[in-house]
Amino acid sequence: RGEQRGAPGRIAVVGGGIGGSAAAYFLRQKFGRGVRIEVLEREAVGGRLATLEVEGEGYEAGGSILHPLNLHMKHFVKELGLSAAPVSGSLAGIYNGEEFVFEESSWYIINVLKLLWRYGLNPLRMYMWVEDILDKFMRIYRYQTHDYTFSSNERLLHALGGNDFTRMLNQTIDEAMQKASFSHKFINEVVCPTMRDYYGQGVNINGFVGAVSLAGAESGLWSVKGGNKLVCTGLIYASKAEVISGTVLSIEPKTRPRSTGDPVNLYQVTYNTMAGVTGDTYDIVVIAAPLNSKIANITFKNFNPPVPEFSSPYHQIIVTFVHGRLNTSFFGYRDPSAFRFGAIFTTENPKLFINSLGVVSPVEKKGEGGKLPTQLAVWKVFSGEALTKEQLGLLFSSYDSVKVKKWLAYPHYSPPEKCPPIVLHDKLYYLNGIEWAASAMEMSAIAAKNAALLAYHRWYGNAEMIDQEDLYEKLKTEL
Ligand SMILES: Cc1cc2nc3c(=O)[nH]c(=O)nc-3n(C[C@H](O)[C@H](O)[C@H](O)COP(=O)(O)OP(=O)(O)OC[C@H]3O[C@@H](n4cnc5c(N)ncnc54)[C@H](O)[C@@H]3O)c2cc1C
Ligand SMILES: CC(C)=CCC/C(C)=C/CC/C(C)=C/CSC[C@H](N)C(=O)O
Repeated sequence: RGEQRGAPGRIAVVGGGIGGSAAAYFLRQKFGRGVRIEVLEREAVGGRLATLEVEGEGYEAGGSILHPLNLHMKHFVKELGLSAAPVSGSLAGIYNGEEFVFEESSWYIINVLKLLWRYGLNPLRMYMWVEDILDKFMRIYRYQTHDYTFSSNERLLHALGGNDFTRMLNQTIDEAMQKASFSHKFINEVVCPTMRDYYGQGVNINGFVGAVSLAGAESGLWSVKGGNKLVCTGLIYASKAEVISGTVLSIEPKTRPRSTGDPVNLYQVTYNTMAGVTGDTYDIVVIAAPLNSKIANITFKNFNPPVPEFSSPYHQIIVTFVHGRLNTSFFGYRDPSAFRFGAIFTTENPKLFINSLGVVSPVEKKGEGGKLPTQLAVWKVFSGEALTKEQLGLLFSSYDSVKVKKWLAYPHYSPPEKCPPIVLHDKLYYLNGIEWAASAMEMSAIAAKNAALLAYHRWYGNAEMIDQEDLYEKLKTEL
């Protein structure tokens, strides 16, 4: 047990996205009512969870879908009195730039036969492969329920899936699936389009984020009625944290004398507000924004040893909402009435200027069933670069409104991957390193709980709760 027993006075959370708002919520749970928690946010609470208005209705422009086993997000929705709505699926087609290599049917049995015919047992084996990974991944909830925490992302992943999980960070999903004897055809025509849709990158992304994408293609997906960002505002409200509108510029360690005479270690956080540059001191700081010069460009002053620089790039994604009619002949269908796909995925082809496109429903009408693709509908197009007028003209036979959102969306994955540290300094924690394993809402929530538990156990010197080996076996016998 350590020397510091009194509760901390003030905690700063930098960033009000799902990571920061969940951190505020879990920090409140752990440290209790006495601590003052401030969330410093430079833009809107929600961060990469945001809606965009098209034709008077809101649509998810950032993080949109959740897995049925994303248990933190499920718990938040229940706790905050929000509603989960199923993501309505449309018929999917996989387009290779010349033709559709796979066309989903509305008949389940036809799909099974088509998949078997083209890919043999690959789809079934993939399902089992992903379930095995998901099973191990689910161990995190048990560890966190028992208050255990990890001081690095690698240790966290190792505690879930041993060397198999850490190895997945060092190889591409292509290599991982080839080693598991999946066919090239299946990887190129089914796995790659999923990666392109979800992470805007092909099968060269790391095996772990690849497996997360494949889990994200399972059934039972859902989203939050009214918009996923409602979870962030709800969590901040529930945590009774104060939101300060400002851009954090720098963080610096300071030692101040206490009234008792002993020195106390604090962090000076300097931020820019509408009223000018100001700042405050905090006992604990949690950074819940990507430390990248193009995103949260924070200077760490006078740290010894210095806080390392994280220069790895984030991947640009452009989300374009188009209210219009699809030009089905672009996809080789001269007769629009024969075109039934409301979700189009693409294989790797340099000629293609889009990653995917699909018909979407407004956040208030989630779960009500989508429009037919040939009707006037709102299409959500994912691409690496902004679409030109000419490209929009190729994709749509007519359209009346276009809304664009540009994101530095998620890490540009390039294995072997090393996740940035969680502990940047004594009581300075960083959540977004986990994104280098996989970027998803639930991953940020897991990182937030892990950081809150870590901050708590390190503050009170509970070393036995941190980085425990063989937790899975230990907790099995604890039942
Ligand atoms: C287009 C898109 C689609 C996605 N789809 C899905 C999906 O379907 N399912 C899923 O699970 N995930 C999805 N994701 C990923 C998911 O949205 C992110 O992993 C998650 O939202 C990250 O949350 P975060 O709180 O960690 O970071 P952010 O949401 O980025 O939050 C960081 C916050 O910090 C603020 N900030 C940054 N710098 C500073 C500073 N210096 N001072 C003060 N504030 C600062 C930012 O304004 C931001 O609000 C998607 C992401 C994108 C972009
Ligand atoms: C963390 C675990 C175990 C599962 C998460 C699975 C999941 C829901 C992954 C989705 C990740 C993601 C970045 C999706 C982006 S785009 C999705 C789609 N094109 C859309 O916008 O609807």
